[in-house]
Amino acid sequence: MPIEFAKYHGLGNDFILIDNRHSSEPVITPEQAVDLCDRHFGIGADGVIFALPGQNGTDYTMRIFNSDGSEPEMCGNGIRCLAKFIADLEGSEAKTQYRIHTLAGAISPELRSDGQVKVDMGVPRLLAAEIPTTLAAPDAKVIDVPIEVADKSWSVTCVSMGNPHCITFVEDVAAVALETVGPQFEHNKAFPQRTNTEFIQVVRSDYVKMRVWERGAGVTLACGTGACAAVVAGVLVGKCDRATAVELPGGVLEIEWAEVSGRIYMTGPAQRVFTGCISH
Ligand SMILES: N[C@@H](CCC[C@H](N)C(=O)O)C(=O)O
Repeated sequence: MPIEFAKYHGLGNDFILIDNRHSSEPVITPEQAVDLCDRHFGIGADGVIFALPGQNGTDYTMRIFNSDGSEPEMCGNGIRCLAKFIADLEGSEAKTQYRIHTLAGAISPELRSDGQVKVDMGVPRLLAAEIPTTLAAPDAKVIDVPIEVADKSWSVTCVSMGNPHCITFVEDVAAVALETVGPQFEHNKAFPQRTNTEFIQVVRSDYVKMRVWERGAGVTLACGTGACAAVVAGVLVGKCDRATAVELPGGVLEIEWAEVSGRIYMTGPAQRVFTGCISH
């Protein structure tokens, strides 16, 4: 059966979106997702995202396979793309706000009139057991903790946005050998479920530059959950304001960590690139 898809991106973090509303199981296997994400032999993407029927009173369910076929709990740029994809599918019936079930809980994207998508990303989790990481006792936070990776000592802060993030602050983000260091963080034994790693250069307390090595996808042009985690880490170590702009290779995300509710809000773009049909 041919499968229709649409390609979207959020700041260059690109995804193949599939209308899976008729079934609660993805119509593509993780192995097929690896082939579709291949940039030479496939469509090319950082992941495949499925719009499935809602669960627990939500409008829809989002599932995603990384380009290596693994399944992450959440994807920040992906959920902005999913919100636009759903609105495009629904046409005149489209809402401006959706509640989406994910493996990280219910997440609420809002389609704003200026074209940006603002997402209530929920409350970050900080305990070592929640990341998960062995860098501290299970019920302790991991803030500015040393770790040896690639023959170097790094000071890291760990944050879960549903998916695991390890954040380190550097002098010059352009100088980080991402392709070498990134995989060594991802597969370090301190992270039993592997990790995404964000390298952050503080330009001002309300503006940082970030490069990312993503679990299951490698170097990407942007990572929404990573940008949220980076601002949380920046606040925890006293380097960032609660409202901070994060400049990624693909563009800028506005992040706010609300003081009273503890919730994180991410605002950024999502764009359709093209549509197509997969026929095996
Ligand atoms: N790019 C995403 C994160 C996708 C999932 C990640 N690779 C993981 O395995 O946790 C984002 O924008 O958040």
